[in-house]
Amino acid sequence: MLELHNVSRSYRGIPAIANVNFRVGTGEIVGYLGANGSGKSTTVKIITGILQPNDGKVLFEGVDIRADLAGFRAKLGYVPEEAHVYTYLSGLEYLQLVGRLRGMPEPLIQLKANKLLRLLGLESWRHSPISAYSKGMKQRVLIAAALMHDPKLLVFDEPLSGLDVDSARLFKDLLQQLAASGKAILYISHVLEVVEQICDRVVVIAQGRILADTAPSELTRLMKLANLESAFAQLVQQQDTKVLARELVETMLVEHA
Ligand SMILES: Nc1ncnc2c1ncn2[C@@H]1O[C@H](COP(=O)(O)OP(=O)(O)OP(=O)(O)O)[C@@H](O)[C@H]1O
Repeated sequence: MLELHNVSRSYRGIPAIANVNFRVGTGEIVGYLGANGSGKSTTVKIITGILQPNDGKVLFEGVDIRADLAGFRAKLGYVPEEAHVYTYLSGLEYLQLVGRLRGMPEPLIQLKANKLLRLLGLESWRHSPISAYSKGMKQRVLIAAALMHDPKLLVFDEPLSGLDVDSARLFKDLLQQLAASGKAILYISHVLEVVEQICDRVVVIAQGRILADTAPSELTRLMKLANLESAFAQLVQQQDTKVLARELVETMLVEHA
């Protein structure tokens, strides 16, 4: 359904991602895993049409997304990591705005917006401004907004970051249900454990290049290979954090230069 073909992008001549290839099929949950600065956001911006690649292309249902970006976006549900929502709107008003921008009929907007807010535990907050919401509540509004227009492709950027344990469990179940209903799902994260639990396939990116595209069960085996070792060491962050933490405290404690 979604295919990236040799996608590359540089910033001022410095490559951020190079020759990125992967696909997300119907009913599939694909994890896109990489450490900070590995190129995940750059890839997401290209997939959502915010950024143009220097090379390569993104196809959706066989068609270059840039041939009809508005048409593609109508089939895309995107949940960004940061909630840059209009915080003076209430949750309900925000979903109404999203529905109208997507060209949905008004009765359908009212029905879906109210029902999604109720299912996500936001019913009593639906008339309060989003500025009063917690991070997790904002995240849930964004998830509701992405579901409003029944998109075929869903892109979640670090979706669990603001969610508490119960919401995170609900979100994981939701992903499975969405996949079962035929949606293609791309799940961006830097947390190996979560991606392993949820995804059918995991694409690993490090320093802008794809290192692995495999089933989660295969990852453990691949982790023993030399080229993946350092990438995973960064991801699981087991190795040098103690040393680094000690150095940070030591630096903090320095009294004289
Ligand atoms: N606007 C920009 N101008 C210059 N360099 C950039 C820009 N955006 C990203 N980069 C660089 O491109 C590389 C990839 O960055 P990107 O934000 O895609 O990584 P990421 O995996 O999303 O990181 P994070 O997990 O920290 O969000 C990094 O080296 C980053 O410094």
